[in-house]
Amino acid sequence: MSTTRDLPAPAPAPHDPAPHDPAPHDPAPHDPAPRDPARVAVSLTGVHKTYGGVAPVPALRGVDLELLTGSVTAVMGPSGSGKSTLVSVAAGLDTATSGSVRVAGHALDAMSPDALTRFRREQVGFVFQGYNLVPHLDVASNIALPLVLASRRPDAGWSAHLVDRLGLAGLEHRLPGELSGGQAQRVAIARALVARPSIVFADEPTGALDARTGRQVLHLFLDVAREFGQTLVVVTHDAGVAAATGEVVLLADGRVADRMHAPSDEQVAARLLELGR
Ligand SMILES: Nc1ncnc2c1ncn2[C@@H]1O[C@H](COP(=O)(O)OP(=O)(O)OP(=O)(O)O)[C@@H](O)[C@H]1O
Repeated sequence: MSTTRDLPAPAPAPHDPAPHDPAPHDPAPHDPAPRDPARVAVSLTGVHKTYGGVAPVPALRGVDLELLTGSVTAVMGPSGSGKSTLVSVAAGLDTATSGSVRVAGHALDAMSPDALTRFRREQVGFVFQGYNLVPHLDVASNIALPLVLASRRPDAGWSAHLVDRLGLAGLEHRLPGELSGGQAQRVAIARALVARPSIVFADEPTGALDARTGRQVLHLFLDVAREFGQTLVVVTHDAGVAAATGEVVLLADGRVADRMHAPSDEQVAARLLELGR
């Protein structure tokens, strides 16, 4: 099921129509077939991921997914449906058991471990539920960390803009232990954006925050991503936040069960109920 609703601020980049959406009123003349690879930020083809152990767990069971550059996408689905696994595999933090994963045109499975580490540092940003800030580094140093690790020269103007845009001005010299949860997560967001990665993945980034703060931080995150044309993939359980992304991928049992373009909160919530959230 796909749904369409006018939203006031769609992502600046073109969106990927839902696979079931015939888009009868828009033949997508700018959406050439075959798709222009330069516009595809991440592409998963036939991806399976089975965790080993005494009883193997098939977490992803044939995922095909393409997300365009500049798109802002929510990944939703019932607990255990494979959301975190999908993000880990797409971000190169974990490897697929089979299938192909391409990020910014690069096949992750073809890379050596060292090349993959370098690629992640340069092209991929992460925001996790637990912030993952380095406790003995102040806010400014935490934000600059991806540039330091990639031996890149800090861009003071860009860093200052991020600090300002994320409401962190005045906090630059505080340690993570001196921040509120919402402040800490905004630092983590600035850190994920500072190297201008090809794509940013966020796995339940506000799961550790109270509902109100979490929504504020996530809406700020989405606004900033759109402003910068940043491709963003965010795992969330919040139908309201998902609806604000404009593009929702729904997983069930390790497969893409649906994609919704610009749905309302109610449509997302109803579809999640159907999938057995
Ligand atoms: N390291 C692991 N070893 C074995 N099984 C795992 C591992 N990580 C995840 N799984 C299993 O893989 C499946 C998908 O897990 P995943 O964490 O991707 O789901 P999820 O949709 O993110 O869940 P939630 O919403 O509860 O966080 C689940 O059955 C889970 O138990």
